Amino acid sequence: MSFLRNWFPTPSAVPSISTSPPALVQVSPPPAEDDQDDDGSDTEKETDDNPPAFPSLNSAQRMQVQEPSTSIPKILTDSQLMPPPPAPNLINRTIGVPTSGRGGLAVPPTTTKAPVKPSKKREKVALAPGHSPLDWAALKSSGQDLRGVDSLMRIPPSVLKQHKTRDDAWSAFNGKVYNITAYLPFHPGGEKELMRVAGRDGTKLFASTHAWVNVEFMLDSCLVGFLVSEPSSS
Ligand code: HEM
Repeated sequence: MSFLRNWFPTPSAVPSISTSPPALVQVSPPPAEDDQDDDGSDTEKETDDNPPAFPSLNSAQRMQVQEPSTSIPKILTDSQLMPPPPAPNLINRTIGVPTSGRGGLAVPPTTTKAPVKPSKKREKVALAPGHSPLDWAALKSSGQDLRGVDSLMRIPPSVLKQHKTRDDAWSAFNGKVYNITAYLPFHPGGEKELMRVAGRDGTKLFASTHAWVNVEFMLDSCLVGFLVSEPSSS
């Protein structure tokens, strides 16, 4: 029965309902346990059955009641947690480099030139079926005669000029003259573009269009000779 007594306040602590306003009942912590019974003896003490204090002695509720003004950490919003960064130190800025509206890490205006646009748009030409670069590779190594001549020749510009039609087109690249007739429908840039160099030296135009293309390899089986200067009339 002793444990029941602990749950009820003693008559002296009970306030008189009729006479005075209700007083705050101070819950005192249970007395500290005396560790004298460490030897394991079963001697029962009355205090052993004391219920634990509720709310616990150092609970948040208890703190709130006793010290409402003490700062219990409150949940902050994102903006409260991360205030905006401080304004950049304008003293450290380079004179002449604008900071407003662009941010401090903007590239200096002297290096921000607009890229130079190519003057002419490169046309993508749809090649006819069976005229892919792979098809050309197969044809040129097939052993088929693509030169149209029996042996390599010395070719002056006047002779080169005579081969400038779609059926018979020669062109010179880097001092070598090629019969480009068979290659015309295989050219990724189109027949029309390639015909611009028919009957003449196309080295310059070729280099300005696609210097990375290996013309020597692509047209090796179309070689007809070497470009030479015009023989003297005397
Ligand atoms: C017989 C010599 C030539 C050969 C072997 C040749 C070969 C090629 C090759 C392989 C390409 C594709 C390159 C690539 O996509 O990167 C190409 C594209 C092109 N070629 Fe030629 N070419 C020759 C002469 C010329 C000439 C004289 C012109 C005249 C302007 C020309 C104009 C073009 C153009 C405009 C393209 C672009 C096509 C594209 O972007 O898809 N080519 N040529």
